Amino acid sequence: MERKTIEVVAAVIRDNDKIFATQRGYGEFKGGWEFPGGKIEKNEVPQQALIREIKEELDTEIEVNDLIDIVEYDYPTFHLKMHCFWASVKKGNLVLKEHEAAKWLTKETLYSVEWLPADLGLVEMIERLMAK
Ligand SMILES: Nc1nc2c([nH]c(=O)n2[C@H]2C[C@H](O)[C@@H](COP(=O)(O)OP(=O)(O)OP(=O)(O)O)O2)c(=O)[nH]1
Ligand SMILES: [Mg+2]
Repeated sequence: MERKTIEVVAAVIRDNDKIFATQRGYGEFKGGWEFPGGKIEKNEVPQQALIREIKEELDTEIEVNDLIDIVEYDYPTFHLKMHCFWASVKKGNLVLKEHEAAKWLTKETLYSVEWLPADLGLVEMIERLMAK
């Protein structure tokens, strides 16, 4: 049987040498670390979806910058297609409305949290990009 594809957007919110990681507060992947974001709704373009999700999850207005990568990953029950963008805070204080915890990570502490399986390749890419 064909796995269903879930199309997601994620924000790698950056402040100079740090990026913002969040820990999932509920559901199948509770406790795992991710980049905030969520499912693209019908009739939304990824950038719009991301602005909406970050407002909902963190009560913060972001600027969506360049696309980093589109991650494709097979979970046992679905296929994930995740559009990952650099982002920066425009307005707001990154309030955790749904997440359990959050951390600002540097290149050195990037692997100090338990990333969701789909994020590992992306995190490696970010590590390389943060070198500059
Ligand atoms: N947001 C986000 N989701 C990720 C990442 N890595 C990863 O495997 N996922 C998976 C977990 C979920 O199955 C799916 C995203 O769903 P989500 O739970 O964030 O979606 P949502 O915010 O719209 O939440 P909901 O309304 O479905 O509860 O993608 C990541 O870095 N960020
Ligand atoms: Mg989400």
